[in-house]
Amino acid sequence: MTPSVSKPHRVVVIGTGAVGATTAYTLLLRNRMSELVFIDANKDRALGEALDMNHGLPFVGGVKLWAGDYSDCQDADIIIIAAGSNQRPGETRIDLLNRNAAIFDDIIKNITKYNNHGILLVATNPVDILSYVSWKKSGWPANRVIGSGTLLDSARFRYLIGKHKQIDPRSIHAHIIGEHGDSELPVWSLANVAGAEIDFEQAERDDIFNSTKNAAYEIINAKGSTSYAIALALDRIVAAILQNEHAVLNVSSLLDDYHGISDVYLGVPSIVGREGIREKLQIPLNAQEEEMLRKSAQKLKDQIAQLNI
Ligand SMILES: NC(=O)C1=CN([C@@H]2O[C@H](COP(=O)(O)OP(=O)(O)OC[C@H]3O[C@@H](n4cnc5c(N)ncnc54)[C@H](O)[C@@H]3O)[C@@H](O)[C@H]2O)C=CC1
Ligand SMILES: CC(=O)C(=O)O
Repeated sequence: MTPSVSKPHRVVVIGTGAVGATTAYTLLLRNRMSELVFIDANKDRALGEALDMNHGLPFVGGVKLWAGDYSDCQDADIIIIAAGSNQRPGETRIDLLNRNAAIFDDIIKNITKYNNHGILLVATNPVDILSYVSWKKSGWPANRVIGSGTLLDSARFRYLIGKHKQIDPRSIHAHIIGEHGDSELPVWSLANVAGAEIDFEQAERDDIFNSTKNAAYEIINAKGSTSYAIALALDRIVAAILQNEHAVLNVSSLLDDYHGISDVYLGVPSIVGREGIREKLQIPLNAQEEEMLRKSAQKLKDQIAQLNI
């Protein structure tokens, strides 16, 4: 499906490395916006990606696309942040925290100099903590500061369940919630196909969840970075916002008494539309899932407490 753009929309991508450039290309192919701007600390990189994609416009059309600067954030509906270091083999996402938090100070200051009405969509890892940092530093309402959260993890989970059951992953309803990282959790109690519980031995469940949780490590060991699935996940969030879908997506947002958890960003099922996050769905969790979610939140809160924000 390639929905057409009904009114001008500008998307800015900050950080045009593997994730940013692949996301931009996905947005372009899906005709999500009328203007697409690239910003990168490495200006040549942003310029090269913009030129390369511009040369494809005769095949897709409909988009004005350029390498710009922060003043181009002025008219942006959505600003995607994919700038910063990615994991080297063996590193966790949390290992990136100090390196990436350091660049967010400038990035958020530069954005808010020109824009105070748009939506910030954060992908840089550790994504939940950097979304919290972006919210704090921007001063924007939390509904307009969103992290990609566990949308990607949930997609991996659905893919793996579908593969085991030989069912199209789009027909699998299953959620990974919590940190986008090692403390995330599978909500097996709600996983279903057409309303029917998915029947698995415990060993199969463990195998599927471990493969989900470790997917990024496996891909990074094999090819150095992940990009295609996160680009599709970010594209999905952009579509939900620009088309005011009010779709339920497992993005990361500020929790306020979610199963008793507050003041931390975590991935949970959320209704996403033109206003950003409309609300979070308080899905029922069993005692074990609730305990895992609390531990995931505490892990991130401990990290946030060490940041000077
Ligand atoms: N949220 C998610 O599910 C996922 C998040 N990621 C994260 O996305 C981030 C980017 O990953 P890759 O694209 O693979 O890295 P990359 O190294 O390919 O690209 C990063 C880009 O950021 C730019 N950059 C660095 N500092 C900057 C600054 N201050 N301002 C503007 N641009 C700056 C670099 O010049 C580079 O072009 C990483 O933190 C990675 O862990 C990656 C995959 C999935
Ligand atoms: C790198 C990363 O966060 C992912 O692919 O899940």
